[in-house]
Amino acid sequence: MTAPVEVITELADALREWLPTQRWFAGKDRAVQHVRPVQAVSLVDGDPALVHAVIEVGQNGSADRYQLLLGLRRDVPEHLGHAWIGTRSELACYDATQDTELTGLLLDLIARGETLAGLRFQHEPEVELETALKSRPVGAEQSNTSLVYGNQYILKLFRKLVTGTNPDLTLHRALRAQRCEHIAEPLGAIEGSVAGEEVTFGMLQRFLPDAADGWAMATASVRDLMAEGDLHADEVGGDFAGEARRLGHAVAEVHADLAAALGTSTEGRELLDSTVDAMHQRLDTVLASVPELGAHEHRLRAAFEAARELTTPIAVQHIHGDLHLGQVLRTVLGWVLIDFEGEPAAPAAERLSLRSPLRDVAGMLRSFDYAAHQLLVGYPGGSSAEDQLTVRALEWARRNRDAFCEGYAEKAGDPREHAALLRALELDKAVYEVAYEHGNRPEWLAVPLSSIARITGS
Ligand SMILES: Nc1ncnc2c1ncn2[C@@H]1O[C@H](COP(=O)(O)OP(=O)(O)O)[C@@H](O)[C@H]1O
Ligand SMILES: O=P(O)(O)O[C@H]1O[C@H](CO)[C@@H](O[C@H]2O[C@H](CO)[C@@H](O)[C@H](O)[C@H]2O)[C@H](O)[C@H]1O
Repeated sequence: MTAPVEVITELADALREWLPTQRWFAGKDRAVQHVRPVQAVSLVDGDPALVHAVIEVGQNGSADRYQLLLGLRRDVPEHLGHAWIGTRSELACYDATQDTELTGLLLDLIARGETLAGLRFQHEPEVELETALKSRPVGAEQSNTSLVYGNQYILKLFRKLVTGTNPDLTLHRALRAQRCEHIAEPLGAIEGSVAGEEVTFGMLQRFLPDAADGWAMATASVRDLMAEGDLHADEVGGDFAGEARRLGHAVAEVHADLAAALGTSTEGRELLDSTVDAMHQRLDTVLASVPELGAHEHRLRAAFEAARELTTPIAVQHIHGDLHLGQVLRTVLGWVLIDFEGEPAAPAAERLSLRSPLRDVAGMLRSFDYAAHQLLVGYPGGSSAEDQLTVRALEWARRNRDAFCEGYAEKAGDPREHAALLRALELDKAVYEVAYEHGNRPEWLAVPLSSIARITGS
């Protein structure tokens, strides 16, 4: 086989076309100008062969690094047809995360704690892993690629790489040390370096086979309410408020465990000013690529400035950083929070900085709003305030947002006591979501845009 780096160089054009078709690719709003190999190593030689690669994707002056696992075969079996990327020198190249014949190796290497071709595969202390389990890709909406082994483990392969240890791994390890009940236990990792800097390539966790994801549960509840002509949320079978309250408990307990494990601090004027300045900066950036946001600029800036008036110091600590209903799983024992990676677009230093836990509360509040309103995207009556389904959506969101805050307040301070900061954080998150949807799911852009209009009254 030719050197793995050359495989990438020869396939650069095919990769340029393939990347934007992948759910995890974060740059769908800009043309891919170049794809270059940063590094590539062979993990398995032969047919099939397995290559681990880091590529640089150039778009509009930016250059992001992504992780790829590439399979190479002379003949690609039919069941891998959907994973095909391109063909070079009579060898078909495809996304190897879909190939169970190759992915079993990753778990086996973690179980044995081996280093291969510069990649460190390791299990957490005192963890013994079962090996030779077959993997299957998770078919979920996600920003990375996860593989489930048997019904025991889930391995997340980070796609867009950040420099330094990924916060997902750092925070999971800290919460494991605290014996936190609301996480899926971290069991291992794939780590290494890129251009001399430490990088996390993957994280292995206990798979929770009985878990239902919060987004699916919440949207099922919204559907139930919308199907009802006369009944209110508290009278409908699928009422979610009890779960929303328990979720408030879980989030408050995770915050307490993160604070106990990694410490807290109390910050004054300076942090508040830099928080508000960052909101304005984010808005500037998003306005440049999403002109539709312009109609709300004035009111957004006014809401951000209102947070500056806060006179009490802010308590800060490590937080989840991108909390929403898709990041919480309901098991038979209670709620579990997953994916502590923070916002995929934020720099690693920001994700690991100490911030107000109100940010996570704001993220959940946004998510209740999302769950209530996304079903109305494309629905003809969806924009009118009197429309029955819109009334139902508003009712559902209000009820569950309140229940979540009450639950949180039962275990920690009441987040609603800091209304101006909470509102600003919620709007800041909605601005982030505008950028996220624009880049990842343009058909959902209306969801955060309409929320901003509702919250600001514009
Ligand atoms: N420990 C787990 N047990 C069961 N399912 C899980 C577990 N961790 C993640 N999942 C499932 O995988 C999906 C993606 O996981 P997540 O960590 O959010 O990945 P991403 O960072 O790519 O968004 C989740 O929405 C959930 O459905
Ligand atoms: O879970 P990720 O780390 O990949 O987070 C990113 O993708 C999320 C969508 O999958 C996105 O969340 C937005 O959509 C959710 C519904 O799909 C909704 O519950 C969230 O409230 C909303 O923010 C998240 O913002 C993004 O970072």
